Amino acid sequence: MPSRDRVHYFGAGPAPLPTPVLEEASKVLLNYNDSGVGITEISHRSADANAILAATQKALRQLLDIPESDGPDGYQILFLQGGGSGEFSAVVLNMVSAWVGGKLKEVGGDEAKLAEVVKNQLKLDYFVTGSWSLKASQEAARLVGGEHVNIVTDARKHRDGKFGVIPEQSTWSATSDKDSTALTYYCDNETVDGVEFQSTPTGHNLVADMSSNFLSRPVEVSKHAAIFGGAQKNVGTTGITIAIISNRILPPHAELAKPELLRKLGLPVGPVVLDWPTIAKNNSLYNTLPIFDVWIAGKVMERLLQIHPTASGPKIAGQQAESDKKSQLIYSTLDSNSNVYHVVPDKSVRSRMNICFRVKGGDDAAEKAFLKGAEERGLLGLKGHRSVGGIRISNYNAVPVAAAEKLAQYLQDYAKSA
Ligand SMILES: O=C(O)C(=O)[C@H](O)COP(=O)(O)O
Ligand SMILES: N[C@@H](CCC(=O)O)C(=O)O
Repeated sequence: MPSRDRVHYFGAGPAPLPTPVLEEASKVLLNYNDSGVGITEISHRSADANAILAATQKALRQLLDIPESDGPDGYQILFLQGGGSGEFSAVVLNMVSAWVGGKLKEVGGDEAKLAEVVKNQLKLDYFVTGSWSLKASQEAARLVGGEHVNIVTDARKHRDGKFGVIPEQSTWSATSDKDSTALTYYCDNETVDGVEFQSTPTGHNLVADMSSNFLSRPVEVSKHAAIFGGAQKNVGTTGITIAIISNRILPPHAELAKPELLRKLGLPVGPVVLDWPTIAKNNSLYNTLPIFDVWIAGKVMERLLQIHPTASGPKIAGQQAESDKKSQLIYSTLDSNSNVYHVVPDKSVRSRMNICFRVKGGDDAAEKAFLKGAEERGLLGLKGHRSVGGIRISNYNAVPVAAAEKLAQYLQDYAKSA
């Protein structure tokens, strides 16, 4: 059995974590802070757990420059459960509830008028640029009805029925009335299809799924109503989802619709554990929080702050430079062997995190041989997502530059021998 330092793992999520963090984790699992009690055994309401929570929030604020204030321009950092998919639902439940609460005020509390407004105006805008945003849009339609979901763009329609491009802005069809738009949703990086937004799209009440490129580059936080990401790629262990929520959609700055009103309007009332105002009010401790997962995320973030001591601007910029360097090396190796490799997404939207390509036009035997040869060199986790096949190199933060170099060398050697 190979030891950890003999292999390089490129899995898409769960994904590699920095070895020093895991080494420290193995110690705190047995004995946290010299207390004689392991970290998974302590109460999530203890002073130790609260300190872990606060340190992780602080590190994240520093990395992404997240505005901290109780005013409307501030953002809350929440730790949730239910994964990225849980937030597909939470986004709809919370944003619709905030929108309806706002409209109730506008109609002076007249519920009959409000019912008309909901029926005729409520729209949820979705960019469908890959399989995750597709799933999110389907969840929205399941919860509020397809008549309220507007697809701003469906990238498949611009590329022979397959994902791999982000269509030109001139082709987007956002809801024309921004007052009708309860949310505009996009997935910043599509893991399965290897597509990444190159800049923040425009849209009213912007919500982003950053599960798979969280903490890999600076983010224009203040353009968003909400940002979320499952931890299990760049940030930590599976079990928590991090959400950055604007105070503008939380009490006291927003009055969310009450469950009784939503029921009358035929709109869904979500489970309390997905209710952002409840989680925010309780500083993520409404119910038992897996504090070990928060600890891991905190350590990963503190390490990023240490290894990339950026002098000015967002502290995550150093990590962006490293991600760029690794992904450029791999893409340039693929491009210079285009007789063997074919990168799946369009050049204009290539993901720095998930590099999806085919070997010899998707020839099954060639792709199997490629994977076998990689495994023999200790290069693991390279199989594409089961829904699309092919090869996928996931280039998350904990993949060292040396691993990317070793992989690039293998790409070269395989191409020569193929
Ligand atoms: O974006 C991805 O890639 C993901 O794997 C999803 O965020 C995973 O969603 P969950 O499995 O965490 O619900
Ligand atoms: N995020 C992983 C796994 C997701 C899944 O298969 O459910 C991927 O894109 O490969």
